[in-house]
Amino acid sequence: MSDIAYTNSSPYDSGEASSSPESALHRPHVLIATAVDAEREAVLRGLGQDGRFDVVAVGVGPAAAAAYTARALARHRYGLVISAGIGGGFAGQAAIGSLVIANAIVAADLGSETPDGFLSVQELGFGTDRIVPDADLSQRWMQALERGGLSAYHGPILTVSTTTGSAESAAFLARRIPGAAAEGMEGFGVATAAAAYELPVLEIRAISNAVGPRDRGAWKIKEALEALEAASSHLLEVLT
Ligand SMILES: O=C(O)c1cccc(C(=O)CC[C@H]2O[C@@H](n3cnc4c(=O)[nH]cnc43)[C@H](O)[C@@H]2O)c1
Repeated sequence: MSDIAYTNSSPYDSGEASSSPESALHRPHVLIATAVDAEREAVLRGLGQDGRFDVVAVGVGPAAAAAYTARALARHRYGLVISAGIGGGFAGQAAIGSLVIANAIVAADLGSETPDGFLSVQELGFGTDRIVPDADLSQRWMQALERGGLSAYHGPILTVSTTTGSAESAAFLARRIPGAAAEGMEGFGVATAAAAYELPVLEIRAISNAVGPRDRGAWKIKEALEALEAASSHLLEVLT
């Protein structure tokens, strides 16, 4: 993980972070959190020169993502937070090279295994296992991607601490979370930090591999990063 790196200086540099839930359109500074630098660079290539976006590599996994997103949110005022990166696609939902925009950001492995099966943190009574992204902005991004001829799906994106590595685990997740479209490792952490600041959140995954038996050599990272770059180039249409 790189340290936080900004594309520009924020007009709110000298201000304190705010927790007031203003509209992203009235206060359009946007924080985009990727896991690693290669994803950050793809997003920056897509955005071009636009001073409204800060793009930060926050590390791999939900804990690092939550901590470093919260650190960025404490330093500047933002109107919108986006979790962006490559991810796994569920069979029959999202093909390699396509894009998924979340309609739910789900902490898929946060809970307890029991002799009778998995209980989510929600079922255990300890909080929520899902955060709902901003529906209007998600829809506008979907429409912009479709106008741009990109293959995009709107569905639940799962956050896991351990990447799914077998057909059985993939099938179990797909059964437990109907419509599960993609899997990543940061979305719920980024979204939890955004929620702490009462900010709207979005998540996008560019599909590099199928969720299932691990075959790292087969990951199409270049194609996924190109799709992430293309998706990022349509963000300006979403905010205006
Ligand atoms: O090796 C590279 O060049 C490279 C470039 C960009 C990204 C990577 C990563 O390994 C990113 C790790 C990141 O990817 C997400 N991810 C991707 N596939 C899955 C999956 O099947 N299940 C869960 N997460 C996945 C995840 O968010 C990782 O943080 C390498």
